[in-house]
Amino acid sequence: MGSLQQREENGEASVVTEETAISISPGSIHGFESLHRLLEANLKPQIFQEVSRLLLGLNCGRPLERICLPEAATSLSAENNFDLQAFSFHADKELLRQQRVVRVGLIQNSIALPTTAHFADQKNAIMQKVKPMIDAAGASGVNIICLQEAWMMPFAFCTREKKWCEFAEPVDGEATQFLQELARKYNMVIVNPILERDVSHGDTIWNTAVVIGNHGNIIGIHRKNHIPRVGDFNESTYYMEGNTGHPVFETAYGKIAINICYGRHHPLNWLAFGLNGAEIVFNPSATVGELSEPMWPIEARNAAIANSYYVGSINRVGTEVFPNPFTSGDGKPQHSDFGHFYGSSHFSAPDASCTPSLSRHRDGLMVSDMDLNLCRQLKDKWGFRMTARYELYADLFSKYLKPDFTPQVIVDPALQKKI
Ligand SMILES: NC(=O)NCCC(=O)O
Repeated sequence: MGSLQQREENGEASVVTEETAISISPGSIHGFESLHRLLEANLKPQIFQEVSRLLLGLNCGRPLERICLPEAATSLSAENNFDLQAFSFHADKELLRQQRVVRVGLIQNSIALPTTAHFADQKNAIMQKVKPMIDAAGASGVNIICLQEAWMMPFAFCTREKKWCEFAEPVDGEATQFLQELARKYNMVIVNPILERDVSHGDTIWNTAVVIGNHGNIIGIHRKNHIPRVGDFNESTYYMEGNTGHPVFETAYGKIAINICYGRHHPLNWLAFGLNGAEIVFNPSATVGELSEPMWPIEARNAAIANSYYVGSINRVGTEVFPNPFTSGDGKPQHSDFGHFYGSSHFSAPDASCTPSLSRHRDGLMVSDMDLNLCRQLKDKWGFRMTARYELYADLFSKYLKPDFTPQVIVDPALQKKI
């Protein structure tokens, strides 16, 4: 019998043994929804406070503030069993500029039906599952929300089977229309990451984020720049490298951009959105524990620091099982699931503070207020833009792109290398 542990279910803590907790909640961390909650339950309060300071940083010199959301939102979370957390990032008061506080949301979800169900039913069931979370965001006065990568389908790209292309839809297709109505209803900007079928260009498929304005209008699209070729992420079988550059969308609530999933491993991709003036960059993702979990809390936070903007990181949850087994090309046995999508959606701020993560195994809505003035305040403080030496890098890139490039390496003469 293992030691007694606190376990949280539907936001409530209960006491169970370590073994039963693990068996009850696959994907949990020893029965806890997140590392933060595990630490909170197991450390003495003053030790937990110090650990939190080191793990999450400080915002304007203080621990990040939790905020209360209206009862309409908390009851939707209880009724529909999704994790709901809310925080506030402050900036210092300025003499000449008003505060620019926006309320931003992130939604993570598992699929709703088995992958063997009719495709139309699968898509419809996911939309119905996500709706109460958007309603809760609407009830909380969220101004901008982003869903996870390809939220309207199972992440079937591991299979290499072409039938899953049927989930692709035009920019103004079913998912967009569904969200346009909610954008109008809640006066909310909605970032809608879909598998896109570009009908006017020979049915080309892209991995696209459609930015829907708060009047339900389509502001524009961004197509994923970097496509993974790692593990079971066989996405290059399905869609092409994006052709939309690094657009920043000026919305009613601030300048936003979208760095879709694997793009987060490319610091220059983050940089480009920053150079175009983004204040919030969303990273809608689909990634599994075995592959990327140690990288997850680091990369987005680093991007927020290096580029003086906020980052909203979103990952789907759950284990998706596919009808036919597939292999990963690594000599390991064939398998029918992708592994565990570990959720853990969170926000990072330019001052190096970040929120705790949403659940590792349940659907969730993360809400945060953020004063966008913090972006310029951090630029003034650290001067990363001013000290960047872009001309040095431009020079290196122009040389690197030429076929006759030779790396600038100065060899220690003592090595006595033979040429
Ligand atoms: N969807 C996607 O790009 N996943 C790649 C895996 C990762 O970047 O962690």
